[in-house]
Amino acid sequence: MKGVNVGVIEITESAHLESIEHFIRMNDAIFWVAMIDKVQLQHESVRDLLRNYFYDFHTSPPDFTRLQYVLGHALGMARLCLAQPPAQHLINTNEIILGQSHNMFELKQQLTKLSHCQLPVLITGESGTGKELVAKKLHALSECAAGPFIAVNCGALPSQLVQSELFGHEKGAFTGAAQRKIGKIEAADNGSLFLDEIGDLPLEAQVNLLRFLQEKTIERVGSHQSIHLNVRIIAATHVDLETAVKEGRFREDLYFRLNVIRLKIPPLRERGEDILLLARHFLSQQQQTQRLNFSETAEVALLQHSWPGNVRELLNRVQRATVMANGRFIQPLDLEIALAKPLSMGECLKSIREEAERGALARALNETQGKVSKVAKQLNISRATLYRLLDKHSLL
Ligand SMILES: Nc1ncnc2c1ncn2[C@@H]1O[C@H](COP(=O)(O)OP(=O)(O)OP(=O)(O)O)[C@@H](O)[C@H]1O
Repeated sequence: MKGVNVGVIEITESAHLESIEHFIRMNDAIFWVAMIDKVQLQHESVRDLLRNYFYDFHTSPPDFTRLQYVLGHALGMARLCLAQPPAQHLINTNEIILGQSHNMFELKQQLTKLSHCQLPVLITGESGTGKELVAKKLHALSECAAGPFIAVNCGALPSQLVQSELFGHEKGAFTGAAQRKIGKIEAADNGSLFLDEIGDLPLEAQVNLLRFLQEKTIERVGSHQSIHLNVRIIAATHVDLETAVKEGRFREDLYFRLNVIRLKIPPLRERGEDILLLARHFLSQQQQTQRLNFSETAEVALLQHSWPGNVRELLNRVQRATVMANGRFIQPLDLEIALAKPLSMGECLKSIREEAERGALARALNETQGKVSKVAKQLNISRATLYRLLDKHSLL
């Protein structure tokens, strides 16, 4: 099998342990077996290195029959690990939206309903919650999936160039316009235009965007020729557009045009155990073999953290932890998250899960005025499971 590797490293008395550790980290797709003198095993640092980085060890002088067995087993394990389905990032994770929480389940159901739909969509949600990911998914599900997906961050457009960036310009339209330029809207013809941070679009450009939404035509800056375009608009905002409308910073007519279908992306802290699902996914993306895992304490810390930066923050912390971790298990410190309160290990993750389960049940009961069939539907569980859970948490 291509890529399956097993190797032997001899750890001599004069070996520089940090260099070995570094070397193995650089070659973590290989299953390493150590060849070592028995005396060396007295050193805690050597034992630590073996525990954390080696599949097995063999004491010298070599017994070749035994060594052959050990290497055979290592090869078997390496094959087993590499026979796993390819890591998600090798497939193309761009449009994979992970999440099994009730909130995400609802969002995915809405997305399915929007397949083949060309209507404008307004995506709301805090920064880093996955708005662009959802926009890409909408594009992939739409009739214009074969066309381009063009993303524009309205907040990052230089104010003098907004019109030209969106609508394009003709040669000589203004000082510095040495060439004709196609704008983002035209570039998205027969595809989707994702207008991120739409609340930051200057009022003048809002007027022109509204005209485009009404008439489906644009005029490049410096030209009076109308160009007919077929572009699906997906806008996103992390600010409250209703307030912006009330304060006169956003045109009401444009707001209604964009807000035909609205999708709300829940913040990570409201997604329960999706946090662990995403964290494990990001961790597996970072390594060729499953060398690292989260310790129990790290998982508790992940669940307790309030995630102001949402999924992007989670991704960054996991990326950092894969570099900082010592040994096989990522600790809260590697994620730069402090445990809110020390918990008794073994029980802690379980109790956090129980607490989350009880909270979800209580919330759903409250929202549905105790209607069992509605609660079961909302939580996507059968009535039998619901009764069992209500009994378990003494909520009957
Ligand atoms: N449900 C999810 N499953 C897998 N990856 C996700 C999910 N949600 C977000 N991500 C990842 O988190 C990162 C941030 O997502 P994205 O850029 O879509 O957020 P955003 O809300 O558009 O951010 P901003 O508000 O800063 O524009 C991306 O790398 C994205 O792939």
